[in-house]
Amino acid sequence: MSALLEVRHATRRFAGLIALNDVSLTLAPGEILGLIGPNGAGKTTLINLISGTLAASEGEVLFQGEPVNRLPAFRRARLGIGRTFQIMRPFPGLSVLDNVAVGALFGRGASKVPLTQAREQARVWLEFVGLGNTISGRTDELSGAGRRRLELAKALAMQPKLLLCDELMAGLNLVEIDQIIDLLRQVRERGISLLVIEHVIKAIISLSDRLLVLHHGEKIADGTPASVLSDPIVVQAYLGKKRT
Ligand SMILES: Nc1ncnc2c1ncn2[C@@H]1O[C@H](COP(=O)(O)OP(=O)(O)OP(=O)(O)O)[C@@H](O)[C@H]1O
Repeated sequence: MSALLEVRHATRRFAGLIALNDVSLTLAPGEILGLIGPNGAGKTTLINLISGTLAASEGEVLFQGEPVNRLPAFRRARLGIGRTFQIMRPFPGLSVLDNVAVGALFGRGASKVPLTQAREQARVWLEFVGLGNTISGRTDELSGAGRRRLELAKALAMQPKLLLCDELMAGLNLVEIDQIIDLLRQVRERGISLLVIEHVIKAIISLSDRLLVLHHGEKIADGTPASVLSDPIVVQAYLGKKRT
């Protein structure tokens, strides 16, 4: 089966710093790929290159076999590349419902979605993530875990084929982490492929079909969780210091 996403030899420089160096990957339809590595390894930069938030200095991103390098982020979102952000910025003046409706207005095939329909879709996704009873509330009334779920609902309302998740579980307790894992599994069951950045190693192992490890901007491993976690290079670069 051909890849849903392919990154070919992606490099990103910031002035003198090489944040990402010649990284390639593929992601198959329906797959969950975990992206791990120490702080500053280049994980968010890689997601930014895929979503179009940042341009690659070199290399190519293909989605459904088509190059998307030249497309701005909103065009990539309309093709079906959705994402969550590590630093969440809900729209403070809007209700929880309308924060998610914004996702529906700007997502895949979204140019003609009327507001009433966007709100209806938002309601469905808020129910899905377990925030159905908060829809008329304000986002600053949500708990930390609630804000993560809101971030997930906003991204899902864009009807992505590929969802890029940037540390959705950061700062959550073990019960909340298990709930997010369960939600992400349900997302995959709905036919959405996932690329997930996560520092919580136990969570990413149990969720991912495959793991890709970045270190100093370079890919140092890519394979099944078992093979990657027993790789001496990965143990030395990351797990030896970081395992939780
Ligand atoms: N806009 C930017 N300008 C300059 N340097 C940047 C920029 N964005 C990222 N960097 C640098 O690129 C490197 C990779 O950062 P990135 O955020 O991709 O790492 P990360 O693996 O996501 O880290 P973390 O786990 O801490 O979120 C870091 O050294 C970072 O300081």
